[in-house]
Amino acid sequence: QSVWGYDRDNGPDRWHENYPMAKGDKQSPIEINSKDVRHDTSLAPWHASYDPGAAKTILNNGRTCRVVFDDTFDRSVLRGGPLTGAYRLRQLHLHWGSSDDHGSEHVIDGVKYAAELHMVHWNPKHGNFAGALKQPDGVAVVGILLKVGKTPKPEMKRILEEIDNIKTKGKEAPFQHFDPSILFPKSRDYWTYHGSFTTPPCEECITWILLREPIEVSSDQMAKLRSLSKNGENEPVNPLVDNWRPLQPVKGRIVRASFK
Ligand SMILES: NS(=O)(=O)c1ccc(C(=O)NCc2ccccc2F)cc1
Ligand SMILES: [Zn+2]
Repeated sequence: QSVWGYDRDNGPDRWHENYPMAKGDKQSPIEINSKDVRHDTSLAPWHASYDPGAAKTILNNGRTCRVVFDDTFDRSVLRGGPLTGAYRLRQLHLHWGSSDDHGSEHVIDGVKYAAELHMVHWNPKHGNFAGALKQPDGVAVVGILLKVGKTPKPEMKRILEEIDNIKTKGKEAPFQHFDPSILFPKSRDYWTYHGSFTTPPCEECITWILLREPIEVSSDQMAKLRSLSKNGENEPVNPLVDNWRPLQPVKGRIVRASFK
Protein backbone atom coordinates (compact mmCIF):
# COMPACT_ATOMS: atom_id res chain seq x y z
CA GLN A 1 0.00 0.00 0.00
CA SER A 2 1.96 3.05 -1.22
CA VAL A 3 1.46 6.18 0.88
CA TRP A 4 0.00 9.09 -1.10
CA GLY A 5 2.34 11.42 -2.91
CA TYR A 6 2.72 13.22 -6.22
CA ASP A 7 4.16 10.45 -8.38
CA ARG A 8 2.33 8.43 -11.05
CA ASP A 9 1.47 5.50 -8.80
CA ASN A 10 0.39 7.50 -5.73
CA GLY A 11 -0.48 10.94 -7.14
CA PRO A 12 -3.59 13.19 -7.13
CA ASP A 13 -5.50 11.09 -9.69
CA ARG A 14 -5.37 8.07 -7.33
CA TRP A 15 -5.87 9.75 -3.94
CA HIS A 16 -9.62 8.99 -4.03
CA GLU A 17 -8.84 5.24 -3.79
CA ASN A 18 -7.84 5.71 -0.14
CA TYR A 19 -9.37 9.14 0.54
CA PRO A 20 -12.92 9.27 -0.88
CA MET A 21 -13.27 12.96 0.05
CA ALA A 22 -10.90 13.69 -2.84
CA LYS A 23 -13.92 13.35 -5.17
CA GLY A 24 -16.09 15.72 -3.12
CA ASP A 25 -17.81 18.81 -4.54
CA LYS A 26 -15.89 21.37 -2.44
CA GLN A 27 -12.33 20.43 -3.30
CA SER A 28 -9.25 22.70 -3.53
CA PRO A 29 -7.39 24.17 -5.30
CA ILE A 30 -9.56 25.94 -7.86
CA GLU A 31 -9.01 28.51 -10.58
CA ILE A 32 -9.97 32.05 -9.58
CA ASN A 33 -11.68 33.72 -12.54
CA SER A 34 -12.03 37.46 -11.83
CA LYS A 35 -15.14 37.64 -14.03
CA ASP A 36 -16.97 35.15 -11.76
CA VAL A 37 -15.80 36.68 -8.46
CA ARG A 38 -18.33 38.60 -6.37
CA HIS A 39 -17.11 41.71 -4.51
CA ASP A 40 -18.63 41.37 -1.02
CA THR A 41 -18.68 44.77 0.78
CA SER A 42 -19.59 43.00 4.02
CA LEU A 43 -16.24 41.15 4.09
CA ALA A 44 -14.15 42.55 6.97
CA PRO A 45 -10.36 42.90 6.87
CA TRP A 46 -8.46 39.99 8.37
CA HIS A 47 -5.88 40.35 11.15
CA ALA A 48 -3.05 38.08 12.23
CA SER A 49 -1.51 38.47 15.67
CA TYR A 50 1.34 35.99 15.83
CA ASP A 51 3.78 35.42 18.70
CA PRO A 52 7.29 34.90 17.26
CA GLY A 53 7.98 32.68 20.28
CA ALA A 54 5.38 30.18 19.03
CA ALA A 55 7.62 29.00 16.18
CA LYS A 56 9.15 25.63 17.03
CA THR A 57 10.67 23.59 14.20
CA ILE A 58 11.02 23.28 10.44
CA LEU A 59 10.80 19.87 8.80
CA ASN A 60 10.92 18.02 5.51
CA ASN A 61 8.16 15.37 5.58
CA GLY A 62 9.01 14.16 2.08
CA ARG A 63 6.04 16.07 0.64
CA THR A 64 6.69 19.67 1.67
CA CYS A 65 8.80 21.92 3.87
CA ARG A 66 6.74 22.75 6.98
CA VAL A 67 7.25 25.17 9.88
CA VAL A 68 5.39 24.06 13.03
CA PHE A 69 4.05 26.39 15.73
CA ASP A 70 2.86 25.89 19.32
CA ASP A 71 -0.94 25.80 19.03
CA THR A 72 -1.71 24.59 22.57
CA PHE A 73 -3.38 27.95 23.38
CA ASP A 74 -4.45 31.17 21.61
CA ARG A 75 -0.87 32.28 21.09
CA SER A 76 -0.73 33.04 17.35
CA VAL A 77 -4.17 33.70 15.93
CA LEU A 78 -5.97 34.84 12.78
CA ARG A 79 -9.21 36.84 13.08
CA GLY A 80 -11.66 38.76 10.91
CA GLY A 81 -12.12 38.46 7.17
CA PRO A 82 -14.74 35.76 6.55
CA LEU A 83 -13.98 34.16 9.92
CA THR A 84 -15.94 34.11 13.17
CA GLY A 85 -13.65 33.97 16.19
CA ALA A 86 -9.91 33.40 16.50
CA TYR A 87 -8.21 30.56 14.61
CA ARG A 88 -4.89 29.21 15.94
CA LEU A 89 -1.81 29.08 13.69
CA ARG A 90 -0.60 25.46 13.55
CA GLN A 91 1.84 25.26 10.66
CA LEU A 92 2.92 26.79 7.39
CA HIS A 93 4.22 24.97 4.32
CA LEU A 94 4.76 25.42 0.60
CA HIS A 95 3.91 23.89 -2.79
CA TRP A 96 6.19 24.49 -5.75
CA GLY A 97 7.04 23.37 -9.30
CA SER A 98 10.00 21.90 -11.15
CA SER A 99 10.49 25.24 -12.95
CA ASP A 100 9.59 28.88 -12.32
CA ASP A 101 6.58 28.87 -14.68
CA HIS A 102 4.36 26.67 -12.49
CA GLY A 103 4.02 25.29 -8.97
CA SER A 104 1.17 27.17 -7.30
CA GLU A 105 -2.01 25.29 -6.46
CA HIS A 106 -4.50 28.08 -7.05
CA VAL A 107 -4.41 29.61 -10.54
CA ILE A 108 -5.50 33.23 -11.07
CA ASP A 109 -7.12 34.06 -14.43
CA GLY A 110 -5.02 31.36 -16.07
CA VAL A 111 -1.79 32.46 -14.39
CA LYS A 112 0.24 29.83 -12.51
CA TYR A 113 2.80 31.08 -10.00
CA ALA A 114 6.13 29.51 -9.07
CA ALA A 115 4.95 28.51 -5.61
CA GLU A 116 2.24 28.95 -3.00
CA LEU A 117 2.68 29.32 0.75
CA HIS A 118 -0.08 28.11 3.10
CA MET A 119 -0.55 29.28 6.70
CA VAL A 120 -2.83 26.74 8.38
CA HIS A 121 -5.07 27.76 11.29
CA TRP A 122 -7.79 25.82 13.15
CA ASN A 123 -10.87 26.80 15.15
CA PRO A 124 -10.35 25.97 18.85
CA LYS A 125 -14.13 25.81 19.43
CA HIS A 126 -13.76 22.27 17.97
CA GLY A 127 -11.40 21.16 20.74
CA ASN A 128 -8.42 20.03 18.69
CA PHE A 129 -7.15 19.91 15.11
CA ALA A 130 -8.54 16.41 14.48
CA GLY A 131 -11.97 17.62 15.60
CA ALA A 132 -11.71 20.78 13.52
CA LEU A 133 -11.10 18.70 10.35
CA LYS A 134 -14.65 17.35 10.64
CA GLN A 135 -16.26 20.80 10.67
CA PRO A 136 -17.00 23.10 7.72
CA ASP A 137 -15.67 26.04 9.79
CA GLY A 138 -12.83 24.03 11.29
CA VAL A 139 -9.77 25.29 9.41
CA ALA A 140 -8.67 28.56 7.79
CA VAL A 141 -5.73 28.70 5.40
CA VAL A 142 -4.11 31.96 4.24
CA GLY A 143 -2.62 31.36 0.80
CA ILE A 144 0.18 33.56 -0.52
CA LEU A 145 1.31 33.30 -4.15
CA LEU A 146 5.05 33.43 -4.85
CA LYS A 147 6.28 34.91 -8.12
CA VAL A 148 9.86 35.02 -9.39
CA GLY A 149 11.10 38.59 -9.65
CA LYS A 150 14.01 41.00 -9.33
CA THR A 151 13.28 42.25 -5.82
CA PRO A 152 12.93 39.08 -3.72
CA LYS A 153 11.29 39.49 -0.31
CA PRO A 154 14.16 39.32 2.20
CA GLU A 155 11.83 37.78 4.81
CA MET A 156 11.71 34.51 2.79
CA LYS A 157 15.46 34.12 3.43
CA ARG A 158 14.96 32.82 6.97
CA ILE A 159 13.00 29.77 5.74
CA LEU A 160 15.30 29.15 2.76
CA GLU A 161 18.44 29.35 4.90
CA GLU A 162 17.15 26.36 6.88
CA ILE A 163 16.72 24.19 3.77
CA ASP A 164 20.33 22.95 3.99
CA ASN A 165 19.55 21.40 7.39
CA ILE A 166 16.44 19.49 6.24
CA LYS A 167 17.50 18.18 2.81
CA THR A 168 15.98 14.72 3.18
CA LYS A 169 12.69 13.26 4.36
CA GLY A 170 12.32 13.15 8.14
CA LYS A 171 14.91 15.83 8.79
CA GLU A 172 13.83 18.47 11.32
CA ALA A 173 15.61 21.51 12.72
CA PRO A 174 14.79 24.08 15.41
CA PHE A 175 13.06 27.13 13.95
CA GLN A 176 12.44 29.74 16.61
CA HIS A 177 11.77 33.44 17.01
CA PHE A 178 9.91 33.70 13.72
CA ASP A 179 6.82 35.83 13.04
CA PRO A 180 5.34 34.60 9.74
CA SER A 181 3.32 37.81 9.28
CA ILE A 182 6.52 39.33 7.86
CA LEU A 183 5.78 37.22 4.77
CA PHE A 184 2.50 39.01 4.05
CA PRO A 185 2.42 41.30 0.99
CA LYS A 186 1.56 45.02 1.40
CA SER A 187 -2.07 44.62 0.32
CA ARG A 188 -4.54 42.76 2.53
CA ASP A 189 -6.90 42.21 -0.46
CA TYR A 190 -8.11 38.60 -0.66
CA TRP A 191 -10.45 36.13 -2.29
CA THR A 192 -12.34 33.69 -0.07
CA TYR A 193 -14.25 30.49 -0.77
CA HIS A 194 -15.05 27.23 0.98
CA GLY A 195 -12.85 24.29 0.08
CA SER A 196 -10.65 21.46 1.22
CA PHE A 197 -7.18 20.31 2.13
CA THR A 198 -5.22 20.13 -1.13
CA THR A 199 -3.65 16.92 0.16
CA PRO A 200 -5.19 13.76 1.61
CA PRO A 201 -7.46 13.32 3.50
CA CYS A 202 -8.91 16.22 1.40
CA GLU A 203 -11.42 17.09 4.15
CA GLU A 204 -13.78 19.93 3.12
CA CYS A 205 -13.16 21.96 6.27
CA ILE A 206 -11.24 24.96 4.95
CA THR A 207 -12.19 28.61 4.65
CA TRP A 208 -9.62 29.73 2.08
CA ILE A 209 -8.26 33.28 2.32
CA LEU A 210 -6.14 33.68 -0.81
CA LEU A 211 -4.16 36.93 -0.95
CA ARG A 212 -4.43 38.85 -4.20
CA GLU A 213 -0.88 40.31 -4.15
CA PRO A 214 1.93 37.81 -4.73
CA ILE A 215 5.22 38.13 -2.86
CA GLU A 216 8.46 37.99 -4.82
CA VAL A 217 11.18 35.37 -4.57
CA SER A 218 14.33 35.00 -6.67
CA SER A 219 14.97 32.20 -9.11
CA ASP A 220 17.88 31.14 -6.87
CA GLN A 221 15.51 30.92 -3.90
CA MET A 222 13.20 28.68 -5.97
CA ALA A 223 16.20 26.51 -6.90
CA LYS A 224 16.96 26.24 -3.18
CA LEU A 225 13.44 24.98 -2.49
CA ARG A 226 13.84 22.45 -5.33
CA SER A 227 17.04 21.13 -3.72
CA LEU A 228 14.88 19.40 -1.09
CA SER A 229 14.49 15.65 -1.52
CA LYS A 230 11.45 13.35 -1.15
CA ASN A 231 13.77 10.50 -0.19
CA GLY A 232 15.35 9.78 3.18
CA GLU A 233 19.09 10.00 3.81
CA ASN A 234 21.10 7.23 2.06
CA GLU A 235 18.18 6.55 -0.35
CA PRO A 236 18.27 7.24 -4.10
CA VAL A 237 17.79 10.97 -4.72
CA ASN A 238 14.19 11.88 -5.59
CA PRO A 239 13.86 15.68 -5.90
CA LEU A 240 10.97 17.24 -3.98
CA VAL A 241 9.33 19.23 -6.77
CA ASP A 242 5.81 19.51 -8.26
CA ASN A 243 4.09 18.91 -4.90
CA TRP A 244 0.96 20.75 -6.10
CA ARG A 245 -2.52 19.37 -6.69
CA PRO A 246 -4.19 20.03 -10.05
CA LEU A 247 -7.25 22.30 -10.27
CA GLN A 248 -10.50 20.85 -8.89
CA PRO A 249 -14.06 21.49 -10.15
CA VAL A 250 -15.67 24.67 -8.73
CA LYS A 251 -19.13 22.97 -8.79
CA GLY A 252 -21.10 26.15 -8.44
CA ARG A 253 -19.18 27.60 -5.50
CA ILE A 254 -19.06 31.38 -5.15
CA VAL A 255 -15.66 33.04 -4.75
CA ARG A 256 -15.96 36.36 -2.93
CA ALA A 257 -13.47 39.22 -3.14
CA SER A 258 -12.72 41.73 -0.37
CA PHE A 259 -11.88 44.28 -3.07
CA LYS A 260 -13.49 45.82 -6.12
N1 LIG B 1 -2.32 22.25 1.46
S1 LIG B 1 -3.38 22.63 2.63
O1 LIG B 1 -4.72 22.42 2.13
O2 LIG B 1 -3.11 23.94 3.16
C1 LIG B 1 -3.17 21.51 3.96
C2 LIG B 1 -3.22 22.00 5.27
C3 LIG B 1 -3.02 21.13 6.34
C4 LIG B 1 -2.78 19.80 6.11
C5 LIG B 1 -2.59 18.88 7.28
O3 LIG B 1 -2.68 19.31 8.41
N2 LIG B 1 -2.28 17.61 7.01
C6 LIG B 1 -2.03 16.70 8.11
C7 LIG B 1 -3.29 16.07 8.58
C8 LIG B 1 -4.42 16.06 7.86
C9 LIG B 1 -5.56 15.41 8.34
C10 LIG B 1 -5.53 14.77 9.54
C11 LIG B 1 -4.39 14.80 10.29
C12 LIG B 1 -3.29 15.46 9.78
F1 LIG B 1 -2.19 15.51 10.49
C13 LIG B 1 -2.73 19.31 4.81
C14 LIG B 1 -2.93 20.18 3.73
ZN1 LIG C 1 -0.83 23.49 1.27
